[in-house]
Amino acid sequence: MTAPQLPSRLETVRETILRRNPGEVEFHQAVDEVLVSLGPVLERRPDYVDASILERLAEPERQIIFRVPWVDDHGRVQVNRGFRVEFNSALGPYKGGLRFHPSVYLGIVKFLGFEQVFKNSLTGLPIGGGKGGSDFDPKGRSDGEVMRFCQSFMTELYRHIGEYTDVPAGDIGVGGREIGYLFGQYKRITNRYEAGVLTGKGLTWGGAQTRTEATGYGTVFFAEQMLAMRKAAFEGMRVVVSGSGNVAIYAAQKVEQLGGVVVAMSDSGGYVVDEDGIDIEVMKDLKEARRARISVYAEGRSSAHHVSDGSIWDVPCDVALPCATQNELPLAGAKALIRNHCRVVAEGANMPTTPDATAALQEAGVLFAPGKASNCGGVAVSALEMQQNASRDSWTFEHTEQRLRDIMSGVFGTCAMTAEEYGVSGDFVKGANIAGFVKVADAMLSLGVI
Ligand SMILES: NC(=O)C1=CN([C@@H]2O[C@H](COP(=O)(O)OP(=O)(O)OC[C@H]3O[C@@H](n4cnc5c(N)ncnc54)[C@H](O)[C@@H]3O)[C@@H](O)[C@H]2O)C=CC1
Ligand SMILES: O=C(O)CCC(=O)C(=O)O
Repeated sequence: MTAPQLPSRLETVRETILRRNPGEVEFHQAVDEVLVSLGPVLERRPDYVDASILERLAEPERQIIFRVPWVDDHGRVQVNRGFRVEFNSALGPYKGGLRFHPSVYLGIVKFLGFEQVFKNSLTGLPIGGGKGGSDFDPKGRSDGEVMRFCQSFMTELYRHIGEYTDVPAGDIGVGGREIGYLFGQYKRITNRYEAGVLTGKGLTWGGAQTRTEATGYGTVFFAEQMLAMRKAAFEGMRVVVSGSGNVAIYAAQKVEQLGGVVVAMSDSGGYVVDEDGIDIEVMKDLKEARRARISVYAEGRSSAHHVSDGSIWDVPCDVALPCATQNELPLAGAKALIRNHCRVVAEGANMPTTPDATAALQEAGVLFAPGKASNCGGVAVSALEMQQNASRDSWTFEHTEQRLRDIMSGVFGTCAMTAEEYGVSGDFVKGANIAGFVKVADAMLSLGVI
């Protein structure tokens, strides 16, 4: 990846970050993506420079790494590594998900934690940023194995978290099942029903309506506002959604509810195209209940086919929603989208678009929303879950979805207005980075050098 052109004071900050965090390429990428937006802000606000706000922001407040031993179904002892990076608590308790995936190492957790600080700031809710996870791979593991892993993971993590300290949730490989096992162990160790310590809980034991749907729905609400800028709507649009996990499934469901047609979805083994529109209920059952590969979707379905190698971005669409994983939309994918006259790209995943692909899309006039703005609906509803837990309350689906809609509308407005204020109208990347940064920076200034 080529280094971005930065003003000299930002280049110095960047060099220090690279030197201090060697080999953490995803973290470097996430930092670069923010730094390129901040030159004009530092011109206006030399007090941020004097207080070394950027240097402090890029250094996590605390990084916890721990051993996670557990026993598999064959009686063998397995050892994984656990992480929790408590990145920034200027705006509230650390908040952000846990990722269980074999690729997880400190650089991934730090990229996600860094992004989370800006994202959580954009929601307008009182939450700081953190992220965690493990290199544990839940794929192919039995329920019993997943439970024993989660119990061991929480046996260390519990001492670092709390409803006023640090509130984890799900991310890749961590859904309702895992949150259940984690919460069960927390409750057992602490002897407290401290519901606000985790979000994404089940609806009968402290969870919030709409949290499962929130990231995907929120991404679509954001994209809906982008389409409106072009005097368009989802009705009749062809939409490609990458991934088929939590974010992807509910993004696809909301697109369908708004009259759009989801023509392709993917998993790590390839993608399916269904010209009649993906049947979301079938996909949900396949992925959430049967935990099967996406190729199964196309079996015996004449309107659909599976492609095991190739790029989902070659499927012509009006709107693209990358909802799987980081760097899944490279320059070649962006060029294919541009060639096929795609109008809007909104990220449901974290950092799915490479920097060169983002630049190409923006230069071609495709409206582009970065994940820290368009996927913040998940963490926003997590904050609403914390609010309900604190007041021992439980809201309806309709009420919570309306709050989500309002929050996404607010985030869209904040990004659009900030971009305009800085002379880059329509640039949601700069709008999101600047607005997210300024709020955290101001809070850090107020709190003194800590
Ligand atoms: N769950 C949440 O509330 C939030 C998740 N995110 C981000 O959204 C993305 C997806 O997360 P979840 O849906 O929660 O995870 P998940 O574990 O439910 O689903 C991940 C999906 O991505 C697919 N996938 C993984 N690697 C792939 C690849 N190389 N190509 C195509 N598909 C691939 C998997 O097969 C799976 O369908 C991640 O980037 C995550 O950080 C962002 C905000 C909130
Ligand atoms: O709901 C949360 O706290 C976590 C969501 C998350 O991990 C994310 O926004 O990337």
